[in-house]
Amino acid sequence: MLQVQNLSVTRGKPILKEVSFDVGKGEMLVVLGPSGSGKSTLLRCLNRLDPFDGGVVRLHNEDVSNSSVLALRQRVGMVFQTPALMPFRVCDNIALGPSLRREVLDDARCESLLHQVGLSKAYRTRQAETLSVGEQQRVALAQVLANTPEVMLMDEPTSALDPTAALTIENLIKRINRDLGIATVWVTHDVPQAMRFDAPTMVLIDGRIIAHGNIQDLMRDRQDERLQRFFEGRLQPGVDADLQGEHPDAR
Ligand SMILES: Nc1ncnc2c1ncn2[C@@H]1O[C@H](COP(=O)(O)OP(=O)(O)OP(=O)(O)O)[C@@H](O)[C@H]1O
Repeated sequence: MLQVQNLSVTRGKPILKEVSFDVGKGEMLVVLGPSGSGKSTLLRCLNRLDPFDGGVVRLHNEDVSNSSVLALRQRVGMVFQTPALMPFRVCDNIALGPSLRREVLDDARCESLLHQVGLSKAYRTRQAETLSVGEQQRVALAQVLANTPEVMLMDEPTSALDPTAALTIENLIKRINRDLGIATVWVTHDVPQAMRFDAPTMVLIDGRIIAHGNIQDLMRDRQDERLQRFFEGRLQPGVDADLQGEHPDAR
């Protein structure tokens, strides 16, 4: 469904280097990497929030560069590290996407979306700014689901939440991914979280995929020194790339 081939991004220096992967319908891919490794940039390229310099992103074999940004963002939704809701009622926030297509989101559909993200219908008329961050993140997810997306991009959506709220969102995403068959790319720097997903995992370090597979297998792989240092919390991004002669500035 989502195919990424040789995606490269340069912002004065290389940020992403020939990143390639596929995510099928209903599949989940975890992108794991340290801070600054290019995870957010990667996600932002997938729905054209950021431009890329090389490579191609295809959705159902169509080059996303050829589709309108509005249509693409309906099909490829994104949830960010911190929810960015408007100071409106919850229902008005959830209705924003459909309203861009001149569609009306009725109360029943809004309540059904709230139910999908584990919020009661009483939340429909709450002011978004009065919600907890965890509740706001659920509303942000309902906002994405209101567009009936084919792909969900999750950019560390639990990083602003306490451990209990984070686990709740993780479980919610697992259920939505499974029940609605929405292809999901979940970005994280958190190894235990990646392990909890038990999904195919791609490790991104200094803009390059250095490993892709089952996380338990990757953790057992003693061949790649940078991978081991990352799993042991000893990796220094940039510095380690320099040592490998791979740092962008060393090229
Ligand atoms: N517009 C830009 N101009 C210059 N450098 C940029 C730009 N956007 C991102 N970068 C750099 O690209 C690298 C990757 O950034 P990115 O935000 O994608 O990493 P990340 O893995 O998501 O990090 P974090 O987990 O800390 O959010 C960083 O070194 C960042 O400073």
